[in-house]
Amino acid sequence: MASAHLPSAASTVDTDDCLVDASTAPTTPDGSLTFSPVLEALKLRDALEGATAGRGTSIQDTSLDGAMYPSRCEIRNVCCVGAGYVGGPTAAMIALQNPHLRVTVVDRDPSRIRQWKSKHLPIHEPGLQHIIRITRDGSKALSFFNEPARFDSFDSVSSASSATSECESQCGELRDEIYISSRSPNLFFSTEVSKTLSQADIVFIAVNTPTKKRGMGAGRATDMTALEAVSREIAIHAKPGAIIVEKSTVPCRTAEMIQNTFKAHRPNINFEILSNPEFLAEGSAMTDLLYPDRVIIGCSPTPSGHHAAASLASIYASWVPRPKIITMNTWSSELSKLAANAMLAQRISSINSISAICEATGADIDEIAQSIGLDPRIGDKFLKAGVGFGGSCFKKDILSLTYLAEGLGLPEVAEYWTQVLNVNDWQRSRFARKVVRCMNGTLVGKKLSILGYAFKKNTSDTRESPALECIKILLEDAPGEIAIFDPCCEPAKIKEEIKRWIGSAALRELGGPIEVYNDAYQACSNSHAVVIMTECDEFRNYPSSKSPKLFPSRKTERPIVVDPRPFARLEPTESELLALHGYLSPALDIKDPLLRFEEEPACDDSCAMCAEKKGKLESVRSGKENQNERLDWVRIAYHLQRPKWVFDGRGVLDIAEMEKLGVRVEAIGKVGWGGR
Ligand SMILES: NC(=O)C1=CN([C@@H]2O[C@H](COP(=O)(O)OP(=O)(O)OC[C@H]3O[C@@H](n4cnc5c(N)ncnc54)[C@H](O)[C@@H]3O)[C@@H](O)[C@H]2O)C=CC1
Ligand SMILES: O=C(O)[C@H]1O[C@H](OP(=O)(O)OP(=O)(O)OC[C@H]2O[C@@H](n3ccc(=O)[nH]c3=O)[C@H](O)[C@@H]2O)[C@H](O)[C@@H](O)[C@@H]1O
Repeated sequence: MASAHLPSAASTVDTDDCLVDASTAPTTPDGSLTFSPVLEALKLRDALEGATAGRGTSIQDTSLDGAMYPSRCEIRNVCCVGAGYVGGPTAAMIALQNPHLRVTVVDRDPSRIRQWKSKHLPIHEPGLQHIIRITRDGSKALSFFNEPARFDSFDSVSSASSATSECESQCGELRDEIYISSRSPNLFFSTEVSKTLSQADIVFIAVNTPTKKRGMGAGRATDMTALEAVSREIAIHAKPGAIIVEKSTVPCRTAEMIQNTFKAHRPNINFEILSNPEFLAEGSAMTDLLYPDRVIIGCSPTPSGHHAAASLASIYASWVPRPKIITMNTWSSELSKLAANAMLAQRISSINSISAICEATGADIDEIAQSIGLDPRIGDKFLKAGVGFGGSCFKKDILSLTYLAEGLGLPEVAEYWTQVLNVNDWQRSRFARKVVRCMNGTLVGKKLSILGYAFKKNTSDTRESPALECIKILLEDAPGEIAIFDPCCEPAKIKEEIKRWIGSAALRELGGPIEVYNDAYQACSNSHAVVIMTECDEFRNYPSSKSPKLFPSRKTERPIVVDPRPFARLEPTESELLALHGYLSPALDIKDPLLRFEEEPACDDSCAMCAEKKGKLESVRSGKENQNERLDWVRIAYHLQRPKWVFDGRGVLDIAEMEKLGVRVEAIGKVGWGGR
């Protein structure tokens, strides 16, 4: 076995990690709409009434007990349908942690599959590239000593080998050496949907489930077009006994719809449908997958349902502690996903509603959040006031919940959750209107700079971006220029979005006011007001936890900084190797400190992404662009028009520091500059 010892800090610095991959466009299907959540909701009510009357399926406690339901070992081939933000990262984590499984991600979108197979992944998630390279490309064997590195000298890592031989020869002391064997690729991407389905022992459905755009329930019900189409395809092609897993977020009782589809196509074969909702958040997807708070598995309360759940649990048990893998009835599992997102969004609307009171009274929203967050019954997460939540899921999942509630004859429930969305919209327009008001009620001839276009930091996803909605409101006042900059989004992608949602005429190249920059200083130069729309660490003007490069955690938002060696066993798990990588990579500023990577797939000379990356690298080298670095607010403030305005929609600025630069700051949940 070839052995690769750890390199020294002086090894080549690969800056690729700092570069942003292009994101994928939203994939809301526009096809026919065949699923009626109203009817399904009514059926659900009937079924539940039936259950209480003793006619329906009884709901049992299905807690998973390894002894009762021993893990099945037959699973070899895994198929994941949908190569998006959920399907790609989830499949990659499953493949990493289960080298014995062959995991294939299929998608009907050939360009997305092409990107997954290339070195330009379609989504930007910290840590994703690393895992894809090991699982998709295979990895080399390596060996290293099971000793923590000294903090004062990163050389100790690379000199382990020579130090050891010296030590071994001088004191005869033997050191523990760890050998990691090479891995063959076990993650594949393909457009051959039916063929892959026919070979799979377990199929994850991770297609998009957006809000319906037309027809019955338009603007509220879940559009089941993609999910229904995939269910049909699986029903036709799946091998007998294959386990079907709903990964997508779906209305409660969807598993029944899938089961009915199977019954129509394969009436004589039993297929188990499991619900296994995903709780990852974008920007921290890999950490969330690596250390999930819980894995929920919903199954039917039958022996074969439990058996299927045990099989799925055994895949997760490769890296998730058993107590975190919880089984329940299918409907609870489906509904718990909608409920979780609704509760999270509700917290944001709650704190945002209080922020308006703060602005009017002189109370400070950050102090309030700190104060109430100390109550363990409330907790301190998800209490950051701002311009409101964006993203592809909170809004559509609450709409889905309200639609479900209404269909069940529960208008008060629907109204309660609708209010969470109303407050969110109100907060955003309240902020945009304040910008206009502070600019004396007129934007004519003025330049406004928007910092942050994605729906949150560390992602290039722009779905339901609060920035877009804010820009629409500002445009009504005919500004001279709206200059946009986002550290994670490609300008071309933002322009596409503007064309799609506002119209091409709004772009500067066609005579409109909107221009997108790849440099924050150019975007802010000569501006009348800077408007911060995402909580990017780059925009902060005070020290906070350093922006994590790899595996930021939902709990601590800090990179893993502790050397996990010595490992308890000389066969570390992939999670332990990830922890070692997470420690070494930022410390040494090397992308592959363990020397595991095989060659990446090559692109041809005409690859536009390579050209773009090369251009970026050159600008980084020439100092024109410093990705992931804090903005120099002194420089920005110097070049602002007077009076110098900054509107902080995400609470990332220390206002007193900004005021020292002669800037007037308006922030969410703080008293305005005139009142300070
Ligand atoms: N984005 C997120 O952070 C999270 C999303 N979810 C849920 O996961 C599901 C997927 O979401 P995303 O990954 O964000 O969506 P996405 O839009 O990024 O990816 C969905 C993929 O499914 C593919 N697809 C659609 N119909 C298909 C078909 N008939 N055959 C093959 N492929 C097909 C699309 O081409 C697309 O690549 C949704 O239900 C969402 O609510 C759950 C947790 C987190
Ligand atoms: O179902 C989903 O799609 C996912 O939705 C959210 O994840 P995500 O939308 O990726 O991102 P969040 O971190 O939840 O942020 C959502 C929005 O709320 C905003 N936010 C978040 C937290 C906060 O305190 N304040 C606040 O305004 C963010 O800026 C962002 O616009 C949930 O956090 C995930 O658990 C869930 O799996």
